[in-house]
Amino acid sequence: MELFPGNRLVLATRNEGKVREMQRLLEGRGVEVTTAAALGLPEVEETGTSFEENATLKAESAVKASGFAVLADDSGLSADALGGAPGVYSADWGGPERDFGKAMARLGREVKAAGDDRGAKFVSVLVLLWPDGRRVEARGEVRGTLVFPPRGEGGFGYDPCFIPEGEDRTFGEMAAEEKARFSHRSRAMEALMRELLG
Ligand SMILES: O=c1[nH]c(=O)c2ncn([C@@H]3O[C@H](COP(=O)(O)OP(=O)(O)OP(=O)(O)O)[C@@H](O)[C@H]3O)c2[nH]1
Ligand SMILES: [Mg+2]
Repeated sequence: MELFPGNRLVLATRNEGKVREMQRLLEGRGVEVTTAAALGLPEVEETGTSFEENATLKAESAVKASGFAVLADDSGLSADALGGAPGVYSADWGGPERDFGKAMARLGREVKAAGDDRGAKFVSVLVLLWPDGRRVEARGEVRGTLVFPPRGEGGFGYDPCFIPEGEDRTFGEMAAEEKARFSHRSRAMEALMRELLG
């Protein structure tokens, strides 16, 4: 039995870093993966106040526009010192030009000004939505420590300032397959597969 109509799955994201990671995590599952950008789907206004709400908005828009099954991710970095900020606003801190060097500098300043607690977590919420309305959702988290200045050129977004628990290198200093061993997105994907396949 086909899991998805036409055996096709649309990744409802405009973030190339997420696309690479999601493609890796779906490899070998016999699914033909395509992206919102490749299909020219409209951009989505992320007006929700939770990862779950925003992932759902992105998934619903892409299902409506494409007619295929869709996988959406909403994610972000939550700093303990900032009561969970930037959280759902993680992308916005990069500004319209998505400058995460600037976003990490702001994060460093604000965390230090708020008492310098370096605890943080990355969160990813995945929503899988079918054209018939069937829906599966999963969340993955990884706790870690913030480092300033950022270290490493790998990954994307805030990766160079985050060391996952039990490690001494940032996500930015890791190869893609190493990051995938700990990452919030991998954990969310594992939970999603458990939900999906039982
Ligand atoms: O260092 C990071 N490693 C990660 O693994 C990661 N996952 C998310 N993020 C940050 O959080 C924002 C999410 O915002 P977001 O979910 O709205 O995504 P986005 O706007 O980039 O793309 P889209 O999926 O909405 O099209 C992103 O822009 C990134 O800055 C990450 N940073
Ligand atoms: Mg976004």
